[in-house]
Amino acid sequence: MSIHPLLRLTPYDMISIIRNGLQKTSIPKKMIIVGAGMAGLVAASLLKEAGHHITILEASDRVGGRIYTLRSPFTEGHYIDVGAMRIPHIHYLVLEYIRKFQLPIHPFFNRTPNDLIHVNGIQTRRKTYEQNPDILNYPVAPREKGKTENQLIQTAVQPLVQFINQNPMKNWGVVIKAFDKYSLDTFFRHNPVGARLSPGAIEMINVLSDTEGLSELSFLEILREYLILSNPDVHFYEIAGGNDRLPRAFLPQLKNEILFRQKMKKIVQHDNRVTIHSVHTKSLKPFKITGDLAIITIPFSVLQWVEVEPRYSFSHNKWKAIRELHYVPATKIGIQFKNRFWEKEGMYGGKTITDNPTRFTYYPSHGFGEQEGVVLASYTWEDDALLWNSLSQEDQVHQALNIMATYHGEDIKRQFVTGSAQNWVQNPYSGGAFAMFKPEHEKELFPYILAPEGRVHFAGEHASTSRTWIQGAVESGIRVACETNNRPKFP
Ligand SMILES: Cc1cc2nc3c(=O)[nH]c(=O)nc-3n(C[C@H](O)[C@H](O)[C@H](O)COP(=O)(O)OP(=O)(O)OC[C@H]3O[C@@H](n4cnc5c(N)ncnc54)[C@H](O)[C@@H]3O)c2cc1C
Ligand SMILES: O=C(O)C(=O)Cc1ccccc1
Repeated sequence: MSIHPLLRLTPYDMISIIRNGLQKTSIPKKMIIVGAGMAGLVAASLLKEAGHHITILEASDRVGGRIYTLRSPFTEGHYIDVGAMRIPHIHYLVLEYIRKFQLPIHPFFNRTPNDLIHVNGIQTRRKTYEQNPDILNYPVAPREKGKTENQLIQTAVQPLVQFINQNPMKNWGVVIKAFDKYSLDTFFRHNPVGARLSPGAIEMINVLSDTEGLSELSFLEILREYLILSNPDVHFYEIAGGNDRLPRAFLPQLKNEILFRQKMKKIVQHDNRVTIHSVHTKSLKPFKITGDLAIITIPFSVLQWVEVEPRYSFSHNKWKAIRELHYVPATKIGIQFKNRFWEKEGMYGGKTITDNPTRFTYYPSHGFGEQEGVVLASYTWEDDALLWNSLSQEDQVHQALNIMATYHGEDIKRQFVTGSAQNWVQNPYSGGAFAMFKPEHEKELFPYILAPEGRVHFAGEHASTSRTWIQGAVESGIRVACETNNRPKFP
């Protein structure tokens, strides 16, 4: 559990806030929350319960944002989570809300011994590969032979992980200071604490861990992800019936506070008040609402379209953070099949890893033994995701089907029912999938991402210590609710 020096709330504080709510406010305020994703919903829920008057402006016609369970064009009962699909068992804040709303969960099988690996023209199963990693023919150095991608990662990061685990509260800050300047690639090549990896080993790790597109990003950012996705001790869940049941669970409490299809266009700070100007996305009718405080939870990528008056009411460093924060492109392609041929190959959940453009294919962790099923045919990041933008929706689905047929056989094409592609860089309300830091961003951007500006506060996965995860959105919603609950109305 990485405890960040800027996050003043302990995990125990945040669990208690979810369970018991905030202290009833002595200074009730009118608050405007922009964005009905998990960060906005958590903040609104806590602040309404604490006695404030809340209005949520949401540009789309649904709650959840980047938790997006796609049910169309699939047949009745079938769906795919084209946004958040897996919840690590260590994401205690998300699981606490799932518990609070009594939502049913089951395991999300992120990896199984039967996972297919299809790289360098070689096809094998993970269990075979782990017995003899050299069968994949990566040009690793002699000292790296016989090691899996995870073992190679361990040789590089183990000294660091041990140091952090000795005293997470204190040592994570030390590691940030010392390693913020490294990208994933420069760390692996010039590692000052652990094994320096050969280009062949770096290629093997990147292809098998799906980080080939992320290697110029901050090493620390990817280390956080490795400690989750490449950690055999971490298991995952999904919500039965679709992960959007989590944001929808807030509706009974908040349905009267949410104004849907209201797209924020301008923030105006004036004489101890703040006004949000929006436009209805269907009628194009302008709307505005004034309050004591505003909480902006939309991604900084799309916040760049929003006017701020007066401009200087945001600091230079806030503007820099809004411009420079990187949003990772991601593409997910779902395909429904008439029969679950992958289960006949012994694949229940889990994935196929390939160096073909589909990269990672995930098989459903629900509906085992049923007739039909929806496969996440492709999940890609960065350049690997942008490549799919060069194709039409229909071609993306059929290209992904063709690639799946190279490792499952041509017959699967006869099993095709329908499919859909979600290119998050084309989403007008996210402008990418999630925020990930580049080298030096912990130091140069993070404090300014979090900092309030006048009467405007900020939340969202980008404004958290668990970026790229629902956990980060929830953490930021709790933090901003604490920041604003007893903030004086004036000055
Ligand atoms: C492809 C993908 C895969 C992911 N996989 C996982 C995973 O497996 N597990 C996991 O835990 N997390 C995953 N995540 C991350 C997780 O979904 C996010 O971290 C989290 O949902 C973000 O919540 P948020 O409230 O910060 O932002 P959002 O959910 O983006 O909410 C912001 C809201 O603001 C609205 N909005 C935007 N602009 C405006 C405007 N101008 N005016 C009004 N409203 C506006 C949007 O419509 C949206 O509803 C994934 C995300 C993506 C995209
Ligand atoms: O689980 C996912 O797919 C996420 O979105 C989190 C993430 C993002 C980028 C790298 C690793 C994990």
